[in-house]
Amino acid sequence: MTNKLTFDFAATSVGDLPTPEPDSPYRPRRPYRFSTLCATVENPSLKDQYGSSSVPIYQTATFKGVGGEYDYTRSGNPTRSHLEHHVAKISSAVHGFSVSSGMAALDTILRLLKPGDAIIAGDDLYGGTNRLLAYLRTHAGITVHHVDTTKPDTIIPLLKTENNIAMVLLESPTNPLLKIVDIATIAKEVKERVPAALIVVDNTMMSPFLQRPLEHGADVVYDSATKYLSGHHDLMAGVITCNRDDVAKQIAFIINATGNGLTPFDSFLLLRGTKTLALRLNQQSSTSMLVARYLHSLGFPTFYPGLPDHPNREIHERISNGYGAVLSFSTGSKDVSERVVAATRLWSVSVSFGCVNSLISMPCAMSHASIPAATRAARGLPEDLIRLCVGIEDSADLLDDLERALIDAGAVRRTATGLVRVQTSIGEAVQKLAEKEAAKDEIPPHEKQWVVSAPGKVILFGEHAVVYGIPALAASVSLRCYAISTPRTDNTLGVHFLDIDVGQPGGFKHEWSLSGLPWDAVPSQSSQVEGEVALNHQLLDVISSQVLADISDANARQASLAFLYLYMVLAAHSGQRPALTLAARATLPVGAGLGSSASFSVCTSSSLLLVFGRIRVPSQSLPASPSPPPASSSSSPSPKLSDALAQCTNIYAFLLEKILHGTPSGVDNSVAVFGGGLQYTKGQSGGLEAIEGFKALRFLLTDTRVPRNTRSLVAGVAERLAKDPNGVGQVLEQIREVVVRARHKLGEEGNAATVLAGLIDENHAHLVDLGVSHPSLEDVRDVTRKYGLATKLTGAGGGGCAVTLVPDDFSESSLSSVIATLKEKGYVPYLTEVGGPGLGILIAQGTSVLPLTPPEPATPEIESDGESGAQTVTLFAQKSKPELGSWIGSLGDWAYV
Ligand SMILES: Nc1ncnc2c1ncn2[C@@H]1O[C@H](COP(=O)(O)OP(=O)(O)OP(=O)(O)O)[C@@H](O)[C@H]1O
Ligand SMILES: C[C@@](O)(CCO)CC(=O)[O-]
Repeated sequence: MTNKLTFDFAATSVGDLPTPEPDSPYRPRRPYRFSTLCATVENPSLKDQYGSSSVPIYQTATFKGVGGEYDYTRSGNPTRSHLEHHVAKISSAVHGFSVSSGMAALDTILRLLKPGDAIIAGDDLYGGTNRLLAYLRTHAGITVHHVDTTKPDTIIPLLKTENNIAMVLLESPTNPLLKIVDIATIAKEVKERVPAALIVVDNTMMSPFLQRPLEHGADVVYDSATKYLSGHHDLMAGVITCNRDDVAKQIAFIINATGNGLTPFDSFLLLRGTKTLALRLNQQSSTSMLVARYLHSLGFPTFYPGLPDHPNREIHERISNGYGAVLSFSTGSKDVSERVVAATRLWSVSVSFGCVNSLISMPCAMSHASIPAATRAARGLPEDLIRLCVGIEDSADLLDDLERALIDAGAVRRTATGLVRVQTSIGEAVQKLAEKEAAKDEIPPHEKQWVVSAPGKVILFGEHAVVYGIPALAASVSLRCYAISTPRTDNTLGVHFLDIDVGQPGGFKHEWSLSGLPWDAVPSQSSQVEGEVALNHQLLDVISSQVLADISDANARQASLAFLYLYMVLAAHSGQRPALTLAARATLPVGAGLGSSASFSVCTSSSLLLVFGRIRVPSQSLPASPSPPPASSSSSPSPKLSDALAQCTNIYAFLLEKILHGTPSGVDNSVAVFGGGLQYTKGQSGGLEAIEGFKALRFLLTDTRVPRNTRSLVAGVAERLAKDPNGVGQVLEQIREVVVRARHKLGEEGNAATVLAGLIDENHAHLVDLGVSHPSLEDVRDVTRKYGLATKLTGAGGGGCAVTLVPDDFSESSLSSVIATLKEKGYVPYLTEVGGPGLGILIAQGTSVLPLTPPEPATPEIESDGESGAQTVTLFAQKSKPELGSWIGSLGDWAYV
């Protein structure tokens, strides 16, 4: 069968197709401009027999005869041919194709690949693109590397290390964050290194009117023509354009073979829509600029390439002719954003964009919902982001409607001097500052010293049951883990775990040469966030057997494994292997049921995410804030870290908890990140709920000092459940009831202590039934019961810690005598405050707190380029436990989640 879909344009120059011959050498005609080309549908090789001024619809499946121009509409149809010729003309292309949707266009293009090929794609992609790429990865043996395509430098290392890059998939501006990708530079760099790789561009956001990537080095361009090309949201279509004859031939083959060519009627509608493309998009773009300026002036972080401070704006201006009609902004709160979207009337709530009517949406809940929440968070897509797709309505009406919605939703309020944005989150302001600082800060994050901290936790109700989906009630405690990561220059990774006793002073220290680590065992998929957050057991085994074989202490081994695993995965993603030492130290007892593993996991993951630039905080001083005492404080006035940063850290901390714990529920790491009091339900979206009631209560924690292991205690319960599903299932349900009643009580005003005490006893009895108590814990219960106090085990049990509720009216003298009795018996009681801050990051180191002369020379094992960095690490190791928290708090300005 002959290919009817490809045109032979050799005889005619595309650009001046409808331009009449110059009538005189002295009055030459210039090629027509874009809107003229758009409005003029001419195809000299397909003249209509009746001279119809509108292209007719050839609504037929077959054509009579043999050897004619057309035989079967799947292979070619005159209405479609007219459309394809027209699209090619306005796209500076030799070949044009039209298919049944934008995704069908991408699918057609991706079929050019073979199993074993790899694609480099962006990390801020349309959800549907992401979904199709994920499908090909699992079903077609295609490797996908998601990188930040706004930085051409992230692509080069992959071109060097991977020998199978067959396609680079770009989109500019990206959707929905409107990030700018330098298509021209990337195309040039890729072509120089891997000439066979195809540069493919999704041009939907711009349309050929505003951007023609074939003019900038792209090989294949596609558009979801459902958007601007058609303009009316009354059809689905995709178009593909290219200049290479070999590629065009394959595309024509695929379209014919799969039968996804556009129907005659839709081809007619699309051709009709295309005629007004320039007119519509001109109007839409100019209103978009007004809307973007309006939102920006109110102080909302607004993403639109037309705004003066939009990153890479000059690149956009080099490769395109306008800024388009999609913009996004964030209110700082998901709730507020939801209210804004619900309150608009002229802006319709709808997915998609590009039609004559204005649309509003929340990408995380709509167009990008198919991207897992974890991936969205890791890619920095704010859950509160609102996307606006501007139509052709009167701009004053659109602004008026938006303003009303912002006021109704509480995002702005009227004052005597005009509208003022209501600050929903100072975290967002800090994040904005961070981004600005990071952009102008010439010290890369891996060359900086990072100091972080995270709290331990007490589970008041629901431990163990929480692993099976039952809610647990937990709160942060004032005991914390602290970590300092210090850059070094000797191609070595070091750890210094000061609390892990391996029989030598100063805890456990170890170093590994970076070049000696088993890099071959890191799968290339780990350069994708999905790959990173799924635990790779093979990599764990290789690290354990090849790198950690000489470490016999189990605690040291597990902690080192967690650290090395995350380091290697993040290094694989970034293509960098920065040398550093991580020092960790806690005021928490390790392995006693107070979430030491989770606070260590949060400290380790946040340190490494900071080093690799995956999370960012302001690097210079922020507005002065009194340093919050990190050892305790429930009302810290310090700046807040953003929700996106917290979520991203929590995802990776959970991964490390899996390494340390086996099958954690996620409650411990969530408390360590978010702090405060929480109700946590595993695996549920929205399974994290803040509880205020905790803060009013006082607790006594008692470390029995009986060593135990969370991993084996959790495994023990799983075994019991497998053996006796009904009996153990019933106990779990009884725990659920206790949790529900306790949650109710914690939410109430007034004296809840008596009811809670009863529930504490009840919950402990159920934990005894699960087999996780210990004689030492029963002994602590006996001591406290004599004083009328209720106690239960907390955490995994089997020894470790007990928690005792101390009512407000409990006398100080009785409390002193309970504490004395417990101490006499060899236990370690801690009176703790609950509900303090979660993850903290030192954002600006002060100098005054560092002594002019360090008491000792810097420890040789912990190297640092900066002198003060080495001093900090030395003092970190030397401070006594009681002074550690306040000393570290005084190092400078801290920001907390
Ligand atoms: N300060 C620390 N430094 C290094 N590693 C630590 C530190 N704290 C905890 N860990 C790691 O966490 C492990 C202890 O985890 P485990 O889950 O048994 O105790 P826990 O978290 O205190 O108890 P629970 O999970 O019941 O609250 C240690 O073996 C060690 O690998
Ligand atoms: C025993 C357990 O419920 C609490 C450990 O602190 C395990 C978990 O939830 O991960």
